[in-house]
Amino acid sequence: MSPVVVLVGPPGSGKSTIAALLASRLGKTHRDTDTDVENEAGKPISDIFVDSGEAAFRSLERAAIVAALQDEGAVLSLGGGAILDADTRADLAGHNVVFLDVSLSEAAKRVGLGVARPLLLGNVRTQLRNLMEARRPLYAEVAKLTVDTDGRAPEDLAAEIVEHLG
Ligand SMILES: Nc1ncnc2c1ncn2[C@@H]1O[C@H](COP(=O)(O)OP(=O)(O)OP(=O)(O)O)[C@@H](O)[C@H]1O
Ligand SMILES: O=C(O)C1=C[C@@H](O)[C@@H](O)[C@H](O)C1
Ligand SMILES: [Mg+2]
Repeated sequence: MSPVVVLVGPPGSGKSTIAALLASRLGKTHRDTDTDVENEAGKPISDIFVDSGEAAFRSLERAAIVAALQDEGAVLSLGGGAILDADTRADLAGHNVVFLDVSLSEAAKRVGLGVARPLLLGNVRTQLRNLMEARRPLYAEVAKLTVDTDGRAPEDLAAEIVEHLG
């Protein structure tokens, strides 16, 4: 009926990393909607953006989220922009959502340079800053718990979230 926990946050906040650790600690499966979209499309997210554009990606992402929110017992990590969709925000209301927060400087260090995150191409730091400023209220709106990840090891963060889940 419902994932055990759903992780949201900006690129580089550690959603995929922490979700994998949580799944292994809790003996659950890890599901990541970015991976689901890539499997459905048969290509990496960067290629979906280049071939079909962001709107096409968002539509695949929305479908992946609707399916994943039915996945009982999974630990679910969402793409960084999942919360831009008002229907997704409404759907998340009944779920155990954790916002992994991170500062601009630490997120920029973690994501580095590369084509895997198409929305950050160009000036990574500027793109990331704009995106984080615009989205912070939306992450906070859907979250039951906010965890600051700066300077903290993934294992330590996973332990705190397990404690919160009781
Ligand atoms: N708490 C942490 N401390 C240091 N490095 C971290 C931490 N969490 C994640 N990382 C590193 O930051 C990078 C990004 O992590 P990850 O891919 O899990 O982020 P994400 O939130 O899933 O990003 P995206 O939205 O792009 O999918 C990885 O190299 C990961 O090893
Ligand atoms: O922040 C975003 O909008 C994105 C983050 C990634 O997880 C991917 O979902 C995609 O690259 C878009
Ligand atoms: Mg991820």
